[in-house]
This record gives sequence, structure tokens and C-alpha cells, in this order.
Amino acid sequence: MSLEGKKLGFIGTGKMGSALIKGICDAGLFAPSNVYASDLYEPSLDELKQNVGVNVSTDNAATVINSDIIVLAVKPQILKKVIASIKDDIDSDKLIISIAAGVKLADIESEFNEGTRVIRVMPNIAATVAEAASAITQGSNASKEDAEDALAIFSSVGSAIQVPENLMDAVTGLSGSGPAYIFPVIEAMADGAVYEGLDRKSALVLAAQTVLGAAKMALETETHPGELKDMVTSPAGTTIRGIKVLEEYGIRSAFMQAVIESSNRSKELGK
Ligand SMILES: NC(=O)C1=CN([C@@H]2O[C@H](COP(=O)(O)OP(=O)(O)OC[C@H]3O[C@@H](n4cnc5c(N)ncnc54)[C@H](OP(=O)(O)O)[C@@H]3O)[C@@H](O)[C@H]2O)C=CC1
Ligand SMILES: O=C(O)[C@@H]1CCC=N1
Repeated sequence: MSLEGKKLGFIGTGKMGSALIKGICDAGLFAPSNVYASDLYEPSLDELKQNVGVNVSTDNAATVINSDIIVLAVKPQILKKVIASIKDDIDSDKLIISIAAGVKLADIESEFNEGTRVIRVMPNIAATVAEAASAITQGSNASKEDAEDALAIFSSVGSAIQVPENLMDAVTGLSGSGPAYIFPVIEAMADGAVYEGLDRKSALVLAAQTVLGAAKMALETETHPGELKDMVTSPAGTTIRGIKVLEEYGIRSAFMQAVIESSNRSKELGK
């Protein structure tokens, strides 16, 4: 397989970089000794060194020099600055993967020296538990094998698909940001049960498992979500009373609008 013998680097070990490093090492795709990570924030490096065993440094050059594939996991706003500081150590043997929201491939490529191989990916935070939903898109100098490598890396921590770049903002609004829409749903559902007298711990377990089970059914039965909803909803039963309330509060419009607004922000970040 084409990742064999390759070394993986991460610039930025914040929330997403760390989630990916942990997930990828847990999956066994790369041995921690073949993973290099750098950040300005030493506590996150110490944590990764101690708990995962990857090589860490506060110098991005160490990551770049030692790695064949380099994941840029810094904020979109500082991506250009970071690229400027590493680009002269990047040759055509190295593959760059950017996970920055919004920032377009052409803009990333134009910051590097000509011919640099770049893949853009939008993962999500569930990489920590090997349940990420990721989409990748291929830069103009990246090969089919590069795309396959990226798909293999992100598939090791969940599901990964390839999409045309013009859909990356939609993906960002949906699955990149999406976990943050669902955590409050879990909390609020648990709150309802706590209101009714259930203890908090049990309420959170039942709420989270309910979301997990519903997601698994949607994925595994390949049945339309409307039909799955109908399976739960007995005539004159309990569920339809809950559904009526959700519709009164505009649940569908709220979630649609959240995805659209997040996608719009992704577009703004790319300007
Ligand atoms: N969080 C998420 O769920 C997702 C994030 N993303 C993308 O991932 C990227 C990272 O996001 P996230 O992990 O949330 O952000 P974080 O702020 O948690 O992580 C970024 C890290 O980069 C560090 N950093 C800043 N400057 C440098 C530098 N010059 N060299 C090396 N490291 C540096 C920061 O340190 P310090 O804090 O000291 O500045 C921080 O530790 C973003 O581009 C985001 O769009 C994509 C999908 C999901
Ligand atoms: O909120 C953000 O901008 C990042 C990108 C997708 C998820 N988190």
C-alpha cells in the first residue's frame, strides 16, 4: 500500500490536529514513531508525546523535514504565514494536506513554490473516536495516488469521500461544524429527562446512545430518515406529540439554516 514507509507530520496540534493524531495512531495506520507534530503551544505537544508517543517539536521545520505528508492544522487566518515559513523546505516529494476551513486550493498552491502537491480536506472532531466524516478534494499538482493516500488516512478515523472543491463549503457547514450542532441536542434532550426526574448521568447516556443509534440506523438501513421517523411514531402515541413541538419550534428550518450559515462563513474565510 502506498502509505507504507511514509512519515506523517502535523503543523498545529490544537483541537483538530490532536484529534487526528490520536485517531490515526489508535487506528494503527501510522506508528507513533513515524508521526511528527509541531505547535507553538507546548502543553498540547507534551500531552501528545506522553499519551500517544509521537515525535514533537516547537519548530515546524522539524515536522516538515521529517515528514512525507504534512497536515496543516492551523487556523485559516494564519495559514499563509505558516506556509511562508515552511515553503522552502517543501519539495515535490512531499504532499501537503490542508484542513483549514474555507481556504481554497488555488490560494494554498499559490503560497507554495510551483508544483507543490496539495490536497484539501474537511474532517471533523469525531476523528478522536474513529467516527469522523471527512471530504477530500485534490489540488492541481496532486496525483490520484495522493488522493488515495488522503482517503486512506481519513478513512482510518471514520468515513471519507472525495468531492469537487466547490462543495467543500457545504461539507464544512454540514459535517465539519455538524458535531457542534448535535452536542447541544444531546444536552437539551438530557435536560428534558432531568426535568422529568431522571438523573443527569443516565439522561446523558440515554440521549447520546439515542443519537448514535439513530445515526447508525440511517447509515446501515439506507432507509430515508422520514421513513425511519415513521417507524417510531405510533398513531396517537408519544412520539408524534414530541414531533409536533419540534415542528412548532422550526427544527428543520433551524438545522438547514445552521448548515447554510456555516457554509457561508466558510465561503467568507476563503475570500
Ligand atoms: N475544530 C474542529 O472541529 C475542526 C477544525 N478544522 C480546521 O482545523 C484547523 C485547526 O482548528 P482547531 O484545531 O480547531 O484550532 P486550534 O486553535 O485548536 O489549533 C490550532 C493550533 O495551531 C497552533 N499554532 C498557531 N500558530 C502556529 C504556528 N505558527 N505553527 C504551529 N502551530 C501554530 C495554535 O497554537 P496557539 O493556540 O498557541 O495559537 C493551536 O494549538 C483550522 O483551520 C480549522 O478550520 C477543520 C475541521 C473541524
Ligand atoms: O468552526 C470552525 O471554523 C471549524 C471548521 C469546521 C469546524 N470547526
